[in-house]
Amino acid sequence: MTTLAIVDGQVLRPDGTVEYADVLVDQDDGTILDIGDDYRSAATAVLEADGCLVAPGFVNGHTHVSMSLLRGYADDKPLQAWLQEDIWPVEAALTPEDIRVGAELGILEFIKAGVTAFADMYFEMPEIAAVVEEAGVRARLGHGIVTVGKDDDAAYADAEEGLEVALDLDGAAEGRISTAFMPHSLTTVSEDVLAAFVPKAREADIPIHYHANENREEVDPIVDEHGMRPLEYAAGRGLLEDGDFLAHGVHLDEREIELLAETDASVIHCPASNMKLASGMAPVQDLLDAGVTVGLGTDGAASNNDLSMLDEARDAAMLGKLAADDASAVSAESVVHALTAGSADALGLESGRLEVGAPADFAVVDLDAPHLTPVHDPVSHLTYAATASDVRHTICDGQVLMCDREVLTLDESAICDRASEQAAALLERAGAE
Ligand SMILES: CSC[C@H]1O[C@@H](n2cnc3c(O)ncnc32)[C@H](O)[C@@H]1O
Ligand SMILES: [Zn+2]
Repeated sequence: MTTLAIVDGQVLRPDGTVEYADVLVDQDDGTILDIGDDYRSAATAVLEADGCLVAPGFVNGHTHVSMSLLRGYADDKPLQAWLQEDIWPVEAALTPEDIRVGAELGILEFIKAGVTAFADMYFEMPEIAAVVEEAGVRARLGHGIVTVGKDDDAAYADAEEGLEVALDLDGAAEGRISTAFMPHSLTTVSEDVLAAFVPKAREADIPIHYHANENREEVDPIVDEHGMRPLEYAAGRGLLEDGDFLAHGVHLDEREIELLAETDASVIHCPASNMKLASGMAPVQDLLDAGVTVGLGTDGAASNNDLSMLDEARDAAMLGKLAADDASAVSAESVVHALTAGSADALGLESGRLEVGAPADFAVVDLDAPHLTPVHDPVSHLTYAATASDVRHTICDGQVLMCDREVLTLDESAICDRASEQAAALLERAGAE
């Protein structure tokens, strides 16, 4: 057996407590063998974690990783104008190569920031899957289906692609890739297409992921057209079941929160995107009080504008307090849970918890820095003070993806050079200024 010991760090346990311990990893099956005293001499390889917090790898519950090529391209607009005037025209010119290079850039940023797993909705999913495989991370992937503006043939073909991609890619990358059926949103995919394809996804036991209740302009048309709230509409179309997860959930009424709790569907909270697009403030504490599983996501880098889950953690705590008008709301502990086990549970992944038998996915955060001194409470630091560059090592499935801030599975400088060129060529091809 090949083993890895992560030694001399403080380990963050699932109950939020922290203890000095070594972690012993079985690199052959990618699980945690033990958490205990002094495994330095017993292991095949050693990773130093003195002065560090050994946390579960962060899980980005909702993103569009290849949108990293559009970072900073279009800012300071609300969702619908941003999508229709800026993003969708450029996305129409995307090539598979653009999507691959964007995924390389985004996943590089993930690894540098301690993210070991993510959920992605986009186009050309086999390109993204290939980068997941090469980079060594985990992902739940789905082709993003949009039917608005398409004739019936094109709409059904898009949904068919969504189903095929989910069936084909499930289990890829030695099991690190799982999939979902991903209609873009309740307003951009027709009722007919949902009626035809949701039962097929259920038959194949594939979970469903979509944007929902993101801003008022997205909620009002459903209320006007169907006379019900969006999540009542979703539940009526079979889109709200255990294992399903929706992005945003900003504008939810009491009945919708109850529906989420009753069905065990989860919400991925994306606070930075919600603030930047002025979409609103999600009722995160109300969701937690109702027992809804809440994870965190960055959304794409074009509405964020980075992919740091530690930034997301801080934003979630800050915005959660404002939304609840209560400084005790959305505590550091609940945010760290959402960042790790909450997102993992929402995505149906077993990671997110440091315990024996769990997947060996870690973010090792260096606490030896002025902005993290003194360390009264590592959970507080993870939520409020640590940043992506404090991540020292990233491990996924027992494999070291980044050691001492050097990414081992991807070529950082080559990817950054290629991404800059690819983004410039994309904008030129799209006729964008
Ligand atoms: C059909 S693939 C995914 C699709 O979603 C777009 N997108 C990016 N961010 C958001 C957001 O916050 N709400 C809704 N849609 C978003 C992305 O540009 C792709 O077109
Ligand atoms: Zn999104």
